[in-house]
Amino acid sequence: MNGTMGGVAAEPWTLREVEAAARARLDPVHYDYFAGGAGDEVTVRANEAAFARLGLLPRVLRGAGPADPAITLLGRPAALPVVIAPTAFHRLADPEGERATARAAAAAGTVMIVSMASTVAVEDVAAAAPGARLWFQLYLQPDADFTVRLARRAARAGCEALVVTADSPVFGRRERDLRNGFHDLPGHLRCENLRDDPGEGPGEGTGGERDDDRGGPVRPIVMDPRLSWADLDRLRAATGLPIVLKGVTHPADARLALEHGVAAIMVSNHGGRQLDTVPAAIDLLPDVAAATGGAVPVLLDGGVRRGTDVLKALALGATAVAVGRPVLWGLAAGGEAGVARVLALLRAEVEQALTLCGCASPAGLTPDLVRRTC
Ligand SMILES: Cc1cc2nc3c(=O)[nH]c(=O)nc-3n(C[C@H](O)[C@H](O)[C@H](O)COP(=O)(O)O)c2cc1C
Ligand SMILES: O=C(O)C(=O)c1ccccc1
Repeated sequence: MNGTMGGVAAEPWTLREVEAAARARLDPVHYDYFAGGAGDEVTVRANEAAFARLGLLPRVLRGAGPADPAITLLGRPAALPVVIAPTAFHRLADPEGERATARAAAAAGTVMIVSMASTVAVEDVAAAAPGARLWFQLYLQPDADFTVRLARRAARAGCEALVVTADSPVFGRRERDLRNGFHDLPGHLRCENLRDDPGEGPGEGTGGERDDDRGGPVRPIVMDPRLSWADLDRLRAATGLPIVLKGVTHPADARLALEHGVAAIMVSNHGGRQLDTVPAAIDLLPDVAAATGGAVPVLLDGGVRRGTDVLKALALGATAVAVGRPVLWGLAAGGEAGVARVLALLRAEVEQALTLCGCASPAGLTPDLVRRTC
């Protein structure tokens, strides 16, 4: 992303500017799919607005020295406390799709959570970005054997953890998509992880457009309201990978998650795309953090757009945050370089805010540094 993006603006200096550049380049139907949420989008707006209602109280003269935002996540280092949330369909934003996202994540030293609904097969994402830390997100499928096969496929591809999304017993009602008639991927794109019998090796096309077809029929992603903790237990027993439970909002579910052996919890309302009027993720975090009592790392996503948002979440008990839409905006605005720009802006903002708060590292962030302002 050098100089101009889509001839619209010079190098963006905020995530908001990256979104504007992305919007100028995207098909409006795809922009709406990425930006939109369920119902009246109360939760979409609340996620960002709630961060704005919280203030940071800097401590002074602590002699903390320069800040390093690095953290440890599931036993391994990450260069910053911001990971990439799983989002579907990256090839709607850029022809390289999830490959580009993974390369930017690897270069920034952070984790990418690859969506089950990625438009590049998880093996090809891993191959495109050697050294990337990848976790794999999935929805438990009613065909439990398929779920296990998919989890093993992700493990073989090098994914370190399974992120099980629990907030989707049914697909959210996204009225922008209904109005736009957006139901399916365009003909040249597929959910490449949903093939029952993927061919061996990366599927490189011969024509101008890269063809990711690995062969085999593509299954639909099924969201099933009959799934329960017992299904999570079965997946955990069948795979050696740590399980991150995504979509926890109620503290009682955080306690149950611990009883069911999860390795981490993600506080998330799915970016406001599932149940509308769920409170803002940052407002749900303190009770979930209290319920887990530090037994496992707690991650948070929803509305993180500034380094100061990251600090607020960490101060209130998160080990790391995840960003969803900002990564899609970076991808649409400038491919790999656009995602790199988003991560670099967040990194610089986190470093600056840590230093201004008198903290040398995320470990110095405590709840007393956050004050509700209205
Ligand atoms: C376009 C789009 C697609 C998404 N796809 C998935 C997905 O496949 N799996 C999943 O668990 N969450 C998915 N999410 C939710 C994100 O992981 C995340 O919870 C949310 O985007 C965080 O909010 P933010 O966009 O405000 O950062 C998606 C979100 C968006 C915007
Ligand atoms: O759009 C989403 O939020 C999402 O989670 C999803 C799930 C399955 C397929 C595509 C997207």
